[in-house]
Order: sequence, then structure tokens, then C-alpha cells
Amino acid sequence: MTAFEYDVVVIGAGPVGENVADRVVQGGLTAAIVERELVGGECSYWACMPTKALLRSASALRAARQLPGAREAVTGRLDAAAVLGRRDSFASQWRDDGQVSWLESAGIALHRGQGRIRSARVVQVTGVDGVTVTLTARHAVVVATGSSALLPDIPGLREAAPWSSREAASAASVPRRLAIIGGGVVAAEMATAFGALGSSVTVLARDGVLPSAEPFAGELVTESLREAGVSVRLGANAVSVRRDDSGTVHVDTADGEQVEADEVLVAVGRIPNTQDVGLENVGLAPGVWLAVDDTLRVVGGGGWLYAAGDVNRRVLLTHQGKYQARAAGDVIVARARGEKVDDSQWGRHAVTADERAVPQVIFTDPEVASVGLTAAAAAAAGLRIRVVDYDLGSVAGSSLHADGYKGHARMVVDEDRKVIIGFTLAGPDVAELIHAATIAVVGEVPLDRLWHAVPAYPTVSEVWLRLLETYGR
Ligand SMILES: Cc1cc2nc3c(=O)[nH]c(=O)nc-3n(C[C@H](O)[C@H](O)[C@H](O)COP(=O)(O)OP(=O)(O)OC[C@H]3O[C@@H](n4cnc5c(N)ncnc54)[C@H](O)[C@@H]3O)c2cc1C
Ligand SMILES: NC(=O)c1ccc[n+]([C@@H]2O[C@H](COP(=O)([O-])OP(=O)(O)OC[C@H]3O[C@@H](n4cnc5c(N)ncnc54)[C@H](O)[C@@H]3O)[C@@H](O)[C@H]2O)c1
Repeated sequence: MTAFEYDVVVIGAGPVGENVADRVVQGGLTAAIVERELVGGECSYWACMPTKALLRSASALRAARQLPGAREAVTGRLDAAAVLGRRDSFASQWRDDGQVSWLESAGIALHRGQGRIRSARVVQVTGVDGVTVTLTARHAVVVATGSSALLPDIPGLREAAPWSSREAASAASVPRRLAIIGGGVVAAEMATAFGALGSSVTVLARDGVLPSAEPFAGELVTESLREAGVSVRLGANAVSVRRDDSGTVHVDTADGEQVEADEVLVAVGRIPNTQDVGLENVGLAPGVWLAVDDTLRVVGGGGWLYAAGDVNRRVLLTHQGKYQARAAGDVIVARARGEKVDDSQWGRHAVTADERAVPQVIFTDPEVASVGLTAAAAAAAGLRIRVVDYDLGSVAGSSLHADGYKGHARMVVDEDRKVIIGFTLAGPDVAELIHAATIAVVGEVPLDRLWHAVPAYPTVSEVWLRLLETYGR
């Protein structure tokens, strides 16, 4: 059996694993990464990039249709084949050559195959040909194996060959009818995308649309999906599924309704990729989310085992996983060199923003961009808050941006500290606006000082001034 030794071994070459490895190499250590599918992970081939490519063309078309002059120039429909083609290129045709070259240029060794921890700091890699390689880590092993779609226990569902987000993101054609079970982020984005691409879409949103966001966001998205012809069934609970001999899928709901579709997409959350990583060999339970301390060390993992990204369930977002990767890489280097670990709040090796300041953009129509706590989450945390709302459509910049601009903004203020702890925008093209709020939340900028951050006229960002005026000086 071939054996190698590195300072750090990372299992999983998604965006998070790649960034951990890069960071430790930049810190002067050696690193190997183990990947069983494509280097680049879920985000590159079946999640962030292809789904946003599916959504972008429809968004540009909608924007043009909201403006007299531009509207008249747009005569055709969305070209679904062209959209799917652009999506294919953003998924790099499901080839990872580009990412492999990047690993090489970054000085990271790649071992292809299923990685399994055999004992403390020892990882065995089994390639598709069954050949095994043993990797020993001098300092740390990092599990960055990500997550997979959860398939709920609905009778008949598995046999009906449902789509997960993978099949939706990589669909070769647009189904005539698409049923979606779930109302979260994947469901809302895919309903927006496939509705625009020409599918007749039904969303079975048992727990509502975007239930974790501020309520106005889900309401605006539901209204707009319905206006676009999507059937959104709030509270509908799928209880059985059957695909008949003609290929049609029948989804029964608890209230006795039936939905017929050509494909059914299941989007009800994720499970961790920890079933087959060898956790049982080091006294940990397989198949569970890996709990970590503030420096990403696995609880009960002997001090050498780290977990970053989706697999630790802190935040299931690429950018936040990469933030964890930077902290994990740096802390592994610091510990290897015997340097001081700075795990104080907002310290170099702590992932404080995971709890306080996670930004997210949901690329629906309208877009939903948020950071920090919702009003409900802040109240549940026992904070003394004030919620400040403003109609985004009545800002001068918004009315210029699009005729009939409809949107809403909310700022959640911690009344004891007079700082913003949550901010949500729902409206056309708000995605690029959220970073200002992220800086205000992370920087804990006092409201008094924010009066001096003057938004340019006439931009949508003037909503900041309107929110401050509504709050009062
Ligand atoms: C449809 C969809 C859209 C999304 N859109 C966005 C978005 O717009 N923005 C955003 O920030 N986030 C988005 N996300 C979330 C984002 O995809 C994840 O947060 C991100 O991919 C997590 O990165 P990761 O590196 O932790 O895991 P992954 O990307 O899942 O990578 C893990 C890698 O580990 C490999 N692996 C697993 N087990 C083993 C093993 N035992 N041995 C070897 N290799 C292994 C896998 O093959 C995979 O390549 C989306 C998710 C979905 C499902
Ligand atoms: N733009 C983005 O940032 C983006 C896009 C897509 C996905 N993601 C990430 O991917 C992750 C997974 O997305 P997701 O939409 O699968 O999960 P989610 O957690 O966002 O939503 C799942 C929804 O399904 C509902 N649900 C659970 N069980 C159900 C059942 N049996 N029947 C009907 N509904 C049920 C839940 O109440 C929840 O609202 C998210 O955590 C998100 O962070 C991010």
C-alpha cells in the first residue's frame, strides 16, 4: 500500500476544503486534499453557480420589461436552451480540470477517492479502482465533506425517482410540469427559475415560503411567484407520491389535493456527508453533523480533528464556509508553530460572524438580501430591540431603477447598544446592497455615526437615510 505524509490532510475538495488547504500551504505547511467526485464540490457544479446561472437571464429580462423604452425592445421569450447552455458553461461542463490546475498552482496535493479516517491523524483513500493510499497528517485532519439533499420519509417518494437540487441544477431540459416539495431557499429559487423557463410549477410549501427570513420577504416572493403563474400552496403537506407507467408523478397532500407533474423536486433541507468518513474509527458517531468549538475543532475529536463548512451545520453557505476555512487554516498553522491562538470574539481564529453577521442573498424575484438576526430571532434571543421598516419602492433611486419597483427594508436595532444587529432588503436587484449592512453589523457602527454615512443620490441605498429618519435622531 502506498503511504504519504503531510502536515494537514483535508477530506473534501469543495469550496471550504480548498480554502483550508490553501490557507495552511500559505502558512508554510504541506497539505493534501481528498476528493471522491469533482474538485470544486457541490457549489461549483450543482448548487451556487449553476442555479444562479439558471436565474440570471430571467432576472435581466424582467428588469428590461420594467422600463419603458427597453420594454419595447424586448420582443421574444426567454430562450431556455441558451439559458441551459450558459448554465453548462458556469458548471464547467461538469469537468474539474480548471480547479485541479488551481490546486497544482497552489501547491496542494490531490488524492482522488473516498477518504476515511482509520485512526488518529491517519486517512485512507480508496480510489474508484479499489486501490488504497494511506495519508498521515502530522498536525491535523479536516473534514470538509459538505452535505447532501435530505429525502424525507414520504411513502412512494424514493420509488418515484424525485429530483434533488442536483438534478434541478443540472437539468438537461425544462419539464412541462414541475412539483416542488418544500418552501425554503432551494424551493423558492428553483420555482423562480423553472417558472421563468416555461415549466408549470406547483410549490407545496408546508411551512410557508422562506419561513426563516423576515415575513415580508416570503410574502413578496409568494406574491410575485403567483403573478408569474406559479401555484404556491401554503401549508400543503405532501403525504404520498407515485409515478405512474406514463411517467407522470402524482403527489397527494394531507388535505386531499393531488398535484400532477412530470418531475418532482424535493427541497426540504440537507443531511451531513459523514456516513462514510470513518468517524466510528476514532470514537465518533457516523452520519451526524460534526459539532465544533469556536476554532472549528471537532468536539471529542482529540484536538487534531477539525470540521469546516456545511458538515458542521453552523451555516450552510459557501461564503461562510470559506470564512470558517480561513480561520481553521490559520489556527492549524498557529498551533503547529506553537503560536498564540486568538479565539477571542472577532479574533483571527474565531468564527464570530457565524453567530452574529451571516449575509445571504436569495436570488428570487424579488431578491432577498439579509444579514444578522431577523426581528423574531433577536426577540427570541431576549434582546431589547426596535424594528424599523421602510417601503423600498418609495425611495427615489428605486423608482428610477424600475417602474413599479416593489420592495421593503427592515433594520433591527439593539436598543441597549444602539447598533444594527439585523438588516433585510427584499426588492429587485438588492443583492449588491447587502454588504454595506454587513459592514455596519460586523463593525457595530453606532447609529449616531451612521448618520454621517451619506448614501449617494439617487441610489436605492438612500433607504439607509430613510430608515435612520424613521428611527429618529
Ligand atoms: C441548490 C443549492 C444552491 C445553493 N446556492 C448557494 C448560493 O447561491 N450561495 C451560497 O453561499 N451557498 C449556496 N448553497 C450552499 C452551498 O452549496 C454550500 O454551503 C457549499 O457547497 C458548502 O461547501 P462545502 O465545501 O462545505 O461542501 P461541498 O460543496 O458539499 O463539498 C464537499 C466535497 O466533499 C466531497 N466528499 C464528501 N465526502 C467525501 C469523502 N468521504 N471522501 C472524499 N471526498 C468527499 C464531496 O464530493 C464534495 O466535493 C447552495 C446549496 C444548494 C443545494
Ligand atoms: N442563495 C442561497 O444562499 C442559497 C440557495 C440555495 C440553497 N442554499 C442553502 O442550501 C441549504 C439547503 O436549502 P433547502 O431549501 O433545501 O433547505 P432550507 O432549510 O432552506 O428549507 C427547507 C424547507 O423545507 C421545509 N420542510 C422540511 N421538511 C419538509 C417536508 N417534509 N415537507 C415540506 N416541507 C418541509 C422546512 O420547513 C424548510 O422551510 C440552505 O440552508 C441554504 O442555506 C442557499
